[in-house]
Amino acid sequence: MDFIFIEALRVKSRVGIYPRERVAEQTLELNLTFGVPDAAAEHDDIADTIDYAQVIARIREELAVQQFNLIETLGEFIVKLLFDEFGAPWVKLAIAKIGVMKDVRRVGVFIERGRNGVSPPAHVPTAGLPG
Ligand SMILES: Nc1nc2c(c(=O)[nH]1)N=C([C@H](O)[C@@H](O)CO)CN2
Repeated sequence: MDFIFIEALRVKSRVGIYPRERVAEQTLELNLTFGVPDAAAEHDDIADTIDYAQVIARIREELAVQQFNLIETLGEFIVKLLFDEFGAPWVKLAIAKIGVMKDVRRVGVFIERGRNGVSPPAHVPTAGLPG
């Protein structure tokens, strides 16, 4: 399995447990890593892989219309989108709210899921960083 990463994707969303967070959009930062078949590298064909531009477009499209109380639920929604629409076998996702709490730069959630019991290899690189 190869991995695609999308680093520091800024998206607008209405997410939060307070009424004010449901009426005004806030900016979230997403870091996303997902598995893709090795075949894309062999055949040099976008049809053999997951198009990260389409993933970004679909996330933006959905978050513009969906509402969630919890970032955990929003994260599960994105994981399901990667599984159901793009057939990703494995997804790791971090979602952060920026500056929503006093004296806290970022607060968020990490989610890692394998579709139908798929496990990642022992070592998966952190998005955008070596090692
Ligand atoms: N585990 C969580 N705790 C909290 C969340 C959340 O999504 N998951 N959200 C909030 C508020 O919406 C916060 O972001 C605004 O101050 C608080 N706790």
